[in-house]
Amino acid sequence: MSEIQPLQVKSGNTDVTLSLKDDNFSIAKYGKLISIPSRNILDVSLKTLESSTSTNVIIHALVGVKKLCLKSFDFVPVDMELAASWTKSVKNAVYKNAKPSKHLKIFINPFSGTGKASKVFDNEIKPIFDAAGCTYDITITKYINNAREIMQTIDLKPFDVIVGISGDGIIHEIINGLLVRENINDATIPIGVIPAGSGNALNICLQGEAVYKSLQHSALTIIKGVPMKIDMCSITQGDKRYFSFMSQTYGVIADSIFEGRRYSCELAIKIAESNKEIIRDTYRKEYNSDRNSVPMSRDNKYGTVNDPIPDDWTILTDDVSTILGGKVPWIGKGTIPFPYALPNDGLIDLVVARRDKLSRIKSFNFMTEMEVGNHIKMKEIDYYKVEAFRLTPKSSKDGYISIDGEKVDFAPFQVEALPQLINILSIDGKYQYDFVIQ
Ligand SMILES: Nc1ncnc2c1ncn2[C@@H]1O[C@H](COP(=O)(O)OP(=O)(O)OP(=O)(O)O)[C@@H](O)[C@H]1O
Repeated sequence: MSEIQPLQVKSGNTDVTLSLKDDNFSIAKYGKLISIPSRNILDVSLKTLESSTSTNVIIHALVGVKKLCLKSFDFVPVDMELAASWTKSVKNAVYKNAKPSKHLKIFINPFSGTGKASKVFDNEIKPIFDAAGCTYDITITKYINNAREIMQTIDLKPFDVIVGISGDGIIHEIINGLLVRENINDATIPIGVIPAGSGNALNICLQGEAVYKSLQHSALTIIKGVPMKIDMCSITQGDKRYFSFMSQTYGVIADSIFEGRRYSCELAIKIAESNKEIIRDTYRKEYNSDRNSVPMSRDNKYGTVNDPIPDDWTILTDDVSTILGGKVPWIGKGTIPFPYALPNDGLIDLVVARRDKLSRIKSFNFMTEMEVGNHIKMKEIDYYKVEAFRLTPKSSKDGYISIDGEKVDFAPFQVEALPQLINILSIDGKYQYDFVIQ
């Protein structure tokens, strides 16, 4: 791409130079330089302000490092014609990987988190979307599964992104609505996440723990992010079938420590062929999703929980304190059960804490180590990469199974990874693994 020449403008009587070079936008006013990554520029345009009769160069940007703030700048162009073509070129360049002025379908869950999702939108997100020229159609969800129902039938053509201003529950609903649509290709519409729930695990994975609370970073990800393919976990339980994007848990660690509860179960797993080699740090670093594009299919390769367990599966029958399956590194703040989880390697990460190996004291260690992902180094913990697993509780007593953080029936269930079915907007096409395994 040819270099864009700097533009001379004025701020009052002061000369100012605006330039874009090496993905960096700068505003230079003698001696003073404001430097902004081009990704954080939301709009560059030539507009006539209501407060004046002159046509100005207007720039809206998110400025700052850890904390981003919405800032607007306006300047008087020296040469109007030059300014017109310059603003066009700069706008194209700062939106080089993303469509400008997206039209968004937004779901706001009024009951997620502390019930402030609508305020989050009005006060923090709307001004940023408006500055970027985004338009939107908003649904305030009225009941559980409202978002899921809408996503099953809504005409997707007008929309560029489906946005959840909520916790992980609404994202789960959006995904499950999309994946039962007649045309499987509809499910590729990108999904954006604004955290307004209690856990917001997906948002932590997308932003990293360092900035996971920044609503501005999340808004920027929707405006400038790139779609990242993610695998789904197809779940069958009884005659039900649905999809999970995050986690499946059986047994509660706290239960096993404080109440001494035992969870007796049969766990059948289809271990990934490469399992032996992949449990190391380089697995995550070397994985390149572009290399591994697969055709979309929502069919189960391994049938359902009601079929016999396939011959080539490994069966582990044991007393366990906890079994955690998942596709995302974090399942909440300070909880990293799956440090090697990848969005689209076609595999489910599985952590098994066996009761016979794990004393009460070790259970405490397990919880503490999991805060930073170090539990996988404990010899009492087994960490697998699997294509599928089936869990059959042996006790009829009510225990605890949760899918994507929501409690489900205490009954056998089977999970298998279906590769690359959904697109999530991410800032650079991957989860932000801002932790180090010690
Ligand atoms: N209007 C509503 N009334 C009651 N429940 C709703 C409504 N809209 C959505 N829900 C349900 O609320 C549940 C929780 O929503 P959500 O996950 O967004 O928030 P959260 O539980 O606070 O966050 P997280 O899942 O990140 O911890 C979901 O299961 C969703 O189906």
